[in-house]
Amino acid sequence: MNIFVVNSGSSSIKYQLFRWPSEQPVCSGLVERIGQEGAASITHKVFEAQHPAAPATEQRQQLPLPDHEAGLREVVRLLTEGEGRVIQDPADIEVVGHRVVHGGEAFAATTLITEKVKAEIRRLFALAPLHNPANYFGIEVAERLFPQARQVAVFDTAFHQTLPDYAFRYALPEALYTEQRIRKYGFHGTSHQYVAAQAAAFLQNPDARLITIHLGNGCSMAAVRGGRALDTSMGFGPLAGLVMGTRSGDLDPSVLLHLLGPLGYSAEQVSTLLNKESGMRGLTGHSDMRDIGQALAAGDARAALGYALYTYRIRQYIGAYAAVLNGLDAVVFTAGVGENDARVRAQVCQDLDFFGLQLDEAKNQLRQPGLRDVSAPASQARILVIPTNEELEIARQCAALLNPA
Ligand SMILES: Nc1ncnc2c1ncn2[C@@H]1O[C@H](COP(=O)(O)OP(=O)(O)O)[C@@H](O)[C@H]1O
Ligand SMILES: CC(=O)OP(=O)(O)O
Ligand SMILES: [Mg+2]
Repeated sequence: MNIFVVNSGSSSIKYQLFRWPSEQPVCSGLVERIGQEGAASITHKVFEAQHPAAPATEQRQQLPLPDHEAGLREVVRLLTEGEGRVIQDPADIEVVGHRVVHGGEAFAATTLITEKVKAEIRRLFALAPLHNPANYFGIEVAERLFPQARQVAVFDTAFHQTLPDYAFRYALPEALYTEQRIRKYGFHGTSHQYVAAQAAAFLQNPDARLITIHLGNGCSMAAVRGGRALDTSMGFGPLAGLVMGTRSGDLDPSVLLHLLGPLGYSAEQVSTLLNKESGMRGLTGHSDMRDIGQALAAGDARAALGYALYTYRIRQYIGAYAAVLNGLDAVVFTAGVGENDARVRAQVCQDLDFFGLQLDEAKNQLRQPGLRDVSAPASQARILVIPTNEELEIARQCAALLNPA
């Protein structure tokens, strides 16, 4: 079976094609900067069966891509034509797995996409404005490009459905939960689930108490024990918790009232402010951690404050989740920043010996593929760097849905 996984973001599409049941990755790619004139590009990598860890060929091209449909059409062309060709025909793909960020309370598990499921994903646009529309249009385009395939949705929220009520409820009048479903949902669940399973296997402890730290464009943390999420830092939508590329993270609601009242902001302006103009962009002028690292190296004081605030917030949640777990076996860093930014990891882990965490500075600086233990031998809890693979986890969930064991 061929499973094609699509992770549509607000301005990008990540994709991977797997052969099943071998889990062999056939190709993967990234379509970036969709809709930005002159800047859109596609990177397409093809793997060899014998060496699935490193791509045998890599193609990169810049081309005009006005929207997601144009992007996915180009991906289908790369899959079926030219030197990176991996299938004869779009009909060779039997399953398309889609990352869908917000599943609300309706979806606690992976589901086959029907018109009813699509209507629910549309209804949730307002709660995840940067993500659900892109996910939804990705589904519509894939339905047109792969009409024979079964389309499956895997929700970021699903893994967090095990949170106890005292963790997911807000201290608001009950009717806002029972009638309006206002509660914590949590996001990046596919990633937290994947790295938590890898960490538990590495530690040879299925009951490990883990704090998983996903630091990408969006950032979130989860407290996980025995493969179940006990708490997570994002909430009703993907705005709460950690400082992110362009999102504020935790904020006193009085600030919103002040913006909406005396300062005269509209709801839409507040949404744009919190989703697109805040976080590291608001603090430092840059949203990409590589740019902030460069600014810091050049002595930029705003970049230094940005790093301090970003890492301080993570440290606060480590303290909170060590309490939730009543102990700690490992913290796990993952996603673009967590896997690559040694400075962030060092700043997070300094002075956490109270929680049994001690970083090995030299190991932390090494760049190696795969899972890495960067803790000092004396550290009581492990500090792990684990590359996430949301696409593989999505493919596994698709396979489990369609071929239950
Ligand atoms: N070598 C690196 N050093 C520091 N940050 C990096 C590096 N590579 C990628 N990143 C950061 O990772 C982030 C994107 O992570 P990613 O997990 O791809 O996010 P998303 O899936 O939300 O698009 C960006 O802020 C980028 O700057
Ligand atoms: C939910 C979320 O924040 O996703 P991303 O990190 O891909 O923006
Ligand atoms: Mg991501």
